[in-house]
Amino acid sequence: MNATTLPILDLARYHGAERDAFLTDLRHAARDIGFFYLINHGVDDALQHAVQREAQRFFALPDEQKQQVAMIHSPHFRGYNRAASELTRGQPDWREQFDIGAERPALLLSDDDPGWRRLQGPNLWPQALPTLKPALLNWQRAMTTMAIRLLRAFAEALQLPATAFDALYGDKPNEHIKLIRYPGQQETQSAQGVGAHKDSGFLSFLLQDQQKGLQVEVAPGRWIDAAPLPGSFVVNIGELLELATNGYLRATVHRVVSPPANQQRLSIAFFLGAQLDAVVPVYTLPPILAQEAHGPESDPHNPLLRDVGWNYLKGRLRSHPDVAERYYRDVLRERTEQLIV
Ligand SMILES: O=C(O)CCC(=O)C(=O)O
Ligand SMILES: [Fe+2]
Repeated sequence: MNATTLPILDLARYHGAERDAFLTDLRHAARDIGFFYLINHGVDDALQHAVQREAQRFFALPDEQKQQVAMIHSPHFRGYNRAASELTRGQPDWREQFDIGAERPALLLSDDDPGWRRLQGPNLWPQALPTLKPALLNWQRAMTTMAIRLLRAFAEALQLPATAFDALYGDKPNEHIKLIRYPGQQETQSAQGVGAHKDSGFLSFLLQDQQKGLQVEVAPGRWIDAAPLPGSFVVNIGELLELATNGYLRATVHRVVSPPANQQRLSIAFFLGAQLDAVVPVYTLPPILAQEAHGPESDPHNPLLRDVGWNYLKGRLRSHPDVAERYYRDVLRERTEQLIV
């Protein structure tokens, strides 16, 4: 891949005379880089700005108020983490973040329920900022609708029925939002905003501010900037689509470099995942595509699990060892080999 910038895809073309050309472009972008800018996505500008404003206000709260919604209070991995508390491949990420999931009640569980059922539950909301909850839940709805539209376009681009992936999310898609603030390098002990990683779900969407920092590995050891493009989302493919397409689509590695001293970067991520009780099959692609699918990449340090709940829980346990230790000690004891390598 010789690209120096990410391709730009226009979602409006999916619904008009250019539909077929759009699907071809989508397939190429997805296959070649696995990362692109999405424009004309239909998510309301005012709603985007409202969410960015709320995120800024959240991070500006005094630490004491952010600690009231700290993730350590949530067995569902929701809430606030200060910078350097999340690890990627064992190294601290210099970003503070607030995680929100689908707003659903916790399940009543018995001892033999699988551990991933503990992931469902309510979010934590800061009392000091009551406008945060409605803005984020509105955005979550809008994002889910748009993301499912794009996922259907992906199915069509692979010459599958548009609804091919619907059964994987059913009426309970995993709707994970992360508000993220990367402080400037005067406050960090390394330039790792977030270390090199793949995302685990179907599709990820990033709403960036004006500060660059996101980088994409387009070939082994070759990184390009995904500089902010106003009005766009940066979209990338997660491991679920890699598994489902037997590696025809790839989850691409990316990272964030911390901003220079005295700058900061705010980004808002939306991850669309499958419902937790789904198992990811390998979809039968038409022969012309199947011959280019060489199986999902296997990383001995991060085995991909077809059971969505276990795969998602694995990621959460690794990223947040303090929450794992508090609420999942039994799971860790029983399944160390599968979940923590
Ligand atoms: O903040 C960003 O631009 C990227 C964040 C990211 O890759 C992640 O949280 O998975
Ligand atoms: Fe990511």
